[in-house]
Amino acid sequence: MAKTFSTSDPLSFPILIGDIGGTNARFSLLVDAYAEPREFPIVHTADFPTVDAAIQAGVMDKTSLQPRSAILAVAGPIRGDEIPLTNCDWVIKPKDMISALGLEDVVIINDFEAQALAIANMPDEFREPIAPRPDTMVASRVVLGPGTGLGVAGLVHAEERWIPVPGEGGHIDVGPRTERDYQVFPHIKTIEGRIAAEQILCGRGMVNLYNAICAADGIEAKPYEPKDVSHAGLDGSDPQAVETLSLFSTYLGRIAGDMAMVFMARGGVYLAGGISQKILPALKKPEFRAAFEDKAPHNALMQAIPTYVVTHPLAALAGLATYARTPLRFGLALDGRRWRD
Ligand SMILES: Nc1ncnc2c1ncn2[C@@H]1O[C@H](COP(=O)(O)OP(=O)(O)OP(=O)(O)O)[C@@H](O)[C@H]1O
Repeated sequence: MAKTFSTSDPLSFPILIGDIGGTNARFSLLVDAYAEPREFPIVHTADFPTVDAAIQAGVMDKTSLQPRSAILAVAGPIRGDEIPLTNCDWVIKPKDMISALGLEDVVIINDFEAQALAIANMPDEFREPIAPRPDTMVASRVVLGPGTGLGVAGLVHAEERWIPVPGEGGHIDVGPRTERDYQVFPHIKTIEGRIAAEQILCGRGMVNLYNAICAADGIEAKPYEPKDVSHAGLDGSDPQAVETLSLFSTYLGRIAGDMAMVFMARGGVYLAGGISQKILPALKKPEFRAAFEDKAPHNALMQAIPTYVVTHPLAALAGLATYARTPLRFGLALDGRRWRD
């Protein structure tokens, strides 16, 4: 099993940084605490049998620098010495990685924890405000990311440190509220009888929502992929797709508001994931923010909370780099998630 180490025991440079998703893996190398990370081309996970092979070909063969440690963010639960990935055949085995790649130290964290690390310090150029609000408060934050699934994490600010709180917030129940919701919700595909947020607020969920709207209107749904729904919704060519983006924005706003209340996220709510950037014009319409603020008796509290879409192309890597450079700014529990030679 992985031994217990604390955050106060920093990783040694050079540090290999990786964000490993179901489809793509992105890597960079941090030479020291001051240099900008050196980025490497995106690797398609399907092109390599193992993560070690991908790192060897995608990073090690392209540099003469030998990393001493690695911090990787992965989609999936981190338990034990073998970490299977969601939506990908790779199984990460940190002990094997240490011997195969000549590393001394490997840390594995959750992908949304990395997104949470990223929003601790997101420059204006990498975040697009939705309904701008003054951003003067150093306070807890939340990140939600509709992509292949719906990732959610809090970033609690306590004792002058940032503490990422990953969880399964994408699986909370959602229910109908307006008259239109009551028409559409009976047609939304359930999971074991439940409408979890991820049944609506992700790529597959966007298609579920579109299909439900078509069923409610008594028309045949087109065989859309998620991107087809958002394209037809944004260009206005399909009325049901237009409504899909409107309701998607409303439901995302409701859940973002709920998460902001849970974490008392006066420091802001950030929308990450592949979809938020792609539907930015829809999120800037009134629905998202109206639903976000519509939280009686706390409307005034909600109105003051800034909301952003993260536009950084490699936000998780940026978050990992920030942590690797300045670990003492963060309270990241590494028990069972750090392995050493
Ligand atoms: N223009 C679009 N509109 C809506 N959904 C889209 C669009 N383009 C891609 N998607 C959907 O977004 C999801 C992929 O999301 P994302 O890019 O965040 O991937 P991911 O979960 O981070 O995985 P990975 O890290 O492996 O790329 C898929 O369900 C895809 O169908």
